[in-house]
Amino acid sequence: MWNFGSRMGTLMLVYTLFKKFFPHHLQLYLEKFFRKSVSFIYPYVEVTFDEFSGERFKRSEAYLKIKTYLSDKSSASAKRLKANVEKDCQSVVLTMDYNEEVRDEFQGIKVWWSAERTLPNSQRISWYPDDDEKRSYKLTVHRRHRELITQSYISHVLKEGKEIATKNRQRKLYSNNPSQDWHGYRRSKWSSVPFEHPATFDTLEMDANLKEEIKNDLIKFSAAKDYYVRIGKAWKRGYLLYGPPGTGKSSMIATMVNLLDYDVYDLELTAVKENAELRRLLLDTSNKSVVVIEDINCSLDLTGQREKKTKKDRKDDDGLDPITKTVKEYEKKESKVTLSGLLNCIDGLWSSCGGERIIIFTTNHVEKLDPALIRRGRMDKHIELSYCCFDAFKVLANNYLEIDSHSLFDEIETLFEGNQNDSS
Ligand SMILES: Nc1ncnc2c1ncn2[C@@H]1O[C@H](COP(=O)(O)OP(=O)(O)OP(=O)(O)O)[C@@H](O)[C@H]1O
Ligand SMILES: [Mg+2]
Repeated sequence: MWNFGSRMGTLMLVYTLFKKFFPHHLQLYLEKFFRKSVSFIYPYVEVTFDEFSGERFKRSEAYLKIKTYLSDKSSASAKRLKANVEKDCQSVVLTMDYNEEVRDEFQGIKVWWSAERTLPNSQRISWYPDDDEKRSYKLTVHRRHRELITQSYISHVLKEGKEIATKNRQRKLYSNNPSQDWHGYRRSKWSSVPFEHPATFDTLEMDANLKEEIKNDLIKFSAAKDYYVRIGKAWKRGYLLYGPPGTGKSSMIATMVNLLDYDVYDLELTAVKENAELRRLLLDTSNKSVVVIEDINCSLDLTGQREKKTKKDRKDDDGLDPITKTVKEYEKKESKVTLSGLLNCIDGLWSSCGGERIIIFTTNHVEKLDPALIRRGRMDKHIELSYCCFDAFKVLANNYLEIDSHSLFDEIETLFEGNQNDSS
């Protein structure tokens, strides 16, 4: 026993000396040699799927699909599991814990999956240690099956993962967090709640032809992947909903979302500090989603006034001492998202990352918007929602009060007619 301990101690000492005194290139050479010898004896191939791709810009879709696939497999075989309660506490999703291994079989071949995490080497103390770790799934398989695994098994896992995710999916409503919170737990840029708005095209009252047109447009869009590929355009569609307050713009969004069964991202532009942040937020949205910017004319000064205002402010601040100036500047830290930044995110090169997205703007004052923002092609469909007519009123009365007729209906009809004559 003592003999073993002393040998280990000597080995550690040799290793430390080796690290300290051997030239770096010699170390690299020896490490390479070591790895080669191990791979000669070790007959397995390992494939790693990282959680984040592209400098942490975007969470990898493959990682999420593998996670879903494995949660299905691991609930039966893994011993240490993590539980996630979903769908209004109705279902529990189990995922394998770190360093836990799950075995799977594909066409008679055995493969092993493990969930891994790597903590950074740095010595700094982090408030959010979970944010710094890198997560991944590792697939291990005998090297004689390498071809079959890379060609068929991985696509099988991704396909199954997608199907399971679609089956268990609960639609969500996301809202953007201010950027100072992005460094918090898992750097989430969006917070979400289950989306359960009951609006449908049956409960929304509007011109029947227009309703049908919008419905068909949405259905056509969601099935038009090949069309968008063929014409070389990003799979996106823009809607502009405009009209006086309370005329059903938000209800229309909920109706569209319910029809398509997409997630909703309610983007509060005033909380976005600059164009780069906006880009990162939009990159962090999932496919099959609707990005909504409500009251776009109030969210941002997109009419070119910003520059003038800033110049005036700068003039006012010139006479102040440096400390007051810094405090004032910090307090004033308003959104610097520009019109061109917004346009670039909607249909610039960045917009082609991901697909099947709908962007909806709403406004009460369409005339105040910059024409570049709402030109056809960018906002493909402009829909005006206006005050209702008597027929629409009857449908609403039926929806809300469940009545087909009432003694006051005649009087109300006269009032509606009078109102229409006044406005024409
Ligand atoms: N066309 C409509 N059909 C059915 N309900 C409607 C319609 N228009 C408005 N409503 C009802 O009126 C209320 C206000 O509608 P909503 O919030 O959608 O209006 P809005 O246009 O988004 O208003 P704002 O411009 O103030 O945001 C909702 O409760 C909605 O159900
Ligand atoms: Mg609204």
